Amino acid sequence: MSSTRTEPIVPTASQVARAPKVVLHDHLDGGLRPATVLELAREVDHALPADTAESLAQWFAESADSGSLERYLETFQHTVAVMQTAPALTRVAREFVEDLVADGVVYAEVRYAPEQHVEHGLSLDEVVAAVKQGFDEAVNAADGAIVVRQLLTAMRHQARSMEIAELAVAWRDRGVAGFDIAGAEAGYPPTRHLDAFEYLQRENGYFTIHAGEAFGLPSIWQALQWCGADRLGHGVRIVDDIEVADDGTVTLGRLAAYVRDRRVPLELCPASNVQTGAASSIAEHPIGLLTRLRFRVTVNTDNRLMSDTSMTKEMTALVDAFGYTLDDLRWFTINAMKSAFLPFDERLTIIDEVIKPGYAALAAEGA
Ligand SMILES: O=c1[nH]cnc2c1ncn2[C@@H]1O[C@H](CO)[C@@H](O)[C@H]1O
Ligand SMILES: [Zn+2]
Repeated sequence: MSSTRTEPIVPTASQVARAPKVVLHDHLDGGLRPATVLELAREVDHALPADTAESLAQWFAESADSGSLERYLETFQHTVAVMQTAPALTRVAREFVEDLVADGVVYAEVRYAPEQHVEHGLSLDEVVAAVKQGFDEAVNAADGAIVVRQLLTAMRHQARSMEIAELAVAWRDRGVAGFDIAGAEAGYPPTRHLDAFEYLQRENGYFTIHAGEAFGLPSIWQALQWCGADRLGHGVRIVDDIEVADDGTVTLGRLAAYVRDRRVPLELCPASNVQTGAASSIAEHPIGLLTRLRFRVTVNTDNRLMSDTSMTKEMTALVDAFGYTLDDLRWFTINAMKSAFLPFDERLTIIDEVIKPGYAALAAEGA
């Protein structure tokens, strides 16, 4: 797509696995190893719906595959319950990054809601510090193979967004790159948290907003035009503002045109969208149309445990469904890196020194 090469290469599964990948939308409490959930649950006497790693993995994937965002989110009670102490948070964070490295991810922004991890008495600062500890351990062990940042999420049905935004600013030079709101979308518009977003803007902070996932255009419009979001978490429903006529003519509504013209990054999460009913299959996922129209598309996992996915699986599924080439995957990856909440020079370094050479090496292998 962005290349001058003449021979398009449809990558093999092994090439997708080895390709450098960037993930901007990946929830910490949605990516635990099933075996770790079991072990941590035993320590705190939390009852789980299954008692082997395999059956638990299956329970998460099946329960999340519900056609509804609300039911998808119910499964998080079992991961959040075992992430209430500093050692547990550190372990989960460390393993999370180890799994990203094994998946070929070179840059990750990992989000979670600190306010959900204070049930056993941790302070918000202690939560962020414990997660940082785990990330640092895994990043150091990986010896430069990955860069990781935290995004602090506020739950949209709660009322702690201002506090969490302040927490994100307080930690911005210590591994926290930005802010987010998540949770059930219907009934909880982003403008409910306008004070937090306006505060972040005054602080020159960055934020993304879960919008246009379970709910349509009004949510995207509010996230961008009232709240000033830098990126859209999902944003997939922007297709509701795009008309494709029978003869193939495409007409963008004013909001869709704005999103494309302003290069607003879309944090698309195909597997998750199929589970929550935002898309009926990967092949029918709007990522095909949005990519064709050159929106600023990025590919993400959302929740590796609940959605039984990884960056390698997401990209492999896209290659299978749309015939995407190595150049297309490189385009998604560079789009994501350009959209990261990292200083410009650091983004460029990863693009020029890691992503481009990584894809060039794969291309040199041939088809
Ligand atoms: O796709 C999603 N849409 C909205 N909220 C989500 C999604 N995935 C996870 N969470 C919510 O974000 C919290 C913090 O990580 C999770 O506990 C879950 O409730
Ligand atoms: Zn999400």
